[in-house]
Amino acid sequence: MHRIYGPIVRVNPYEVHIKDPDFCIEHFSPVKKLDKYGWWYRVFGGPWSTISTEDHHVHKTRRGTFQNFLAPRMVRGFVPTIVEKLKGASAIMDRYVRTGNVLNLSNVYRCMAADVVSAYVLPTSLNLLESDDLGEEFQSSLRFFFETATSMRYLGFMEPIITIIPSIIFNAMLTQPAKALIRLVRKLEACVDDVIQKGPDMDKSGLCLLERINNNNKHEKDEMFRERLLQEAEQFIVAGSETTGHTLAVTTFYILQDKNVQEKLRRELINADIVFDGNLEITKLQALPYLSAVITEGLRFSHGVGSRLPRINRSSEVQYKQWKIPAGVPISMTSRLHHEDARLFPEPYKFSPERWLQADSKNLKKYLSPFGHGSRICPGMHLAIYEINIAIAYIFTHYTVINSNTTEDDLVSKHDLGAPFPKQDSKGLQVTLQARVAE
Ligand code: HEM
Repeated sequence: MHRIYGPIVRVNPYEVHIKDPDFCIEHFSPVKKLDKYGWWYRVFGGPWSTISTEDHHVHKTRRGTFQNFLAPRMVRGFVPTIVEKLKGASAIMDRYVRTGNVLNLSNVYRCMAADVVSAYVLPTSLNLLESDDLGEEFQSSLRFFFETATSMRYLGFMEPIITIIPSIIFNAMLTQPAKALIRLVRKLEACVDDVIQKGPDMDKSGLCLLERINNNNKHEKDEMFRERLLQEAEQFIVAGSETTGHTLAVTTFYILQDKNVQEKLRRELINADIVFDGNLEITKLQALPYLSAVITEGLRFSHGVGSRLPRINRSSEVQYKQWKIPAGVPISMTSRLHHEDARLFPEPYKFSPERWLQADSKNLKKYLSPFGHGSRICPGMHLAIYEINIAIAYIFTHYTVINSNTTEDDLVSKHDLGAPFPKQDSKGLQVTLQARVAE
């Protein structure tokens, strides 16, 4: 639509979409007090979750109950757990090295991401890497969640009808992924009840994120607090697993597509001689220029959230070029359109870590927004970035990874369900593995 109508398009009767990277940086800046657009967001987490909170001020209070816990200094203390989860993934990969069978690496990545985020957020991790089906059930439930949420945005009028369906009929209508989603919610409910039963704890060491919210909550000590904790748990598990798992799969795929990229990365990793144990220094890993460039390019390619992100300025009209947009009108932008803009990123569909090693790449970075913008920017970004760094570095240090007939079509977004999902029958990133012999 932007190609035909220009940088500003009215995408429905209520909302305008702007494709202009510089305007978006300014408009979505952290100092702006913008609300989220309720119609768009309410399907994703329920009104008590931070992600679906519309009002800027309520959002700030809710986010304040966990924001510090996700700061780099706190997440650094969690690196040994990330390494431990990675070692769990590595044990699975070693089995495939021995048998020579084809492995769905996308599944391993998603399980690892879910295990990491759940270990951070819940009193006990989901431990999907230990499941017999390698998280297949969990993944089908997540896709079901995203599909249903996206449909309900347009079919919200059916909600009252659904609630009056007798439970015997309703249960008979449930598909396997729907049942799996219900089982996941039951698990999260049990975690929330544990946290509430334990009560606030003065000894903060070793607390998970839900326990931190329980400790810090001064505002919502009412009967809805359990609901809030549950909705926060749901949003974190959903927001932290598919995004990180998908980014890892996409990044690995493009590394495998280019021998030159693979070789440069491998050389850098061998020379750095990283030891992957509980003492791993994440800053040492992040200081590796080529690894860093590869991951930045992977983030550009994977568009963690593929959809538009609408915000509302309720207090004043917004001037965009010659257009005056009245206060209260949702204005949205889509990071993906900026990431694929050839004026910013020449040859945008070429995976080129080198673009992040140029002299002016600092300036380019401001146009990269896989984690969103402003006061609603992803709070889990440091956890995600650490995990991606550790996993990519580990895998390309320890294994020779061979693509087994995976094509771009198996990974690129075909269904924009909030998170970008590939075609329905995608088999994910299929690889065979060989143990790397030390050089
Ligand atoms: C590569 C991985 C990830 C990507 C690309 C990503 C991307 C994003 C984006 C774009 C948003 C903003 C959505 C909006 O404006 O509506 C967001 C929000 C959020 N993300 Fe992430 N995310 C990632 C990983 C994580 C992880 C690991 C966690 C959990 C620790 C997490 C938790 C959240 C939460 C709770 C929000 C809502 C924040 C709020 O509304 O204040 N994300 N994420």
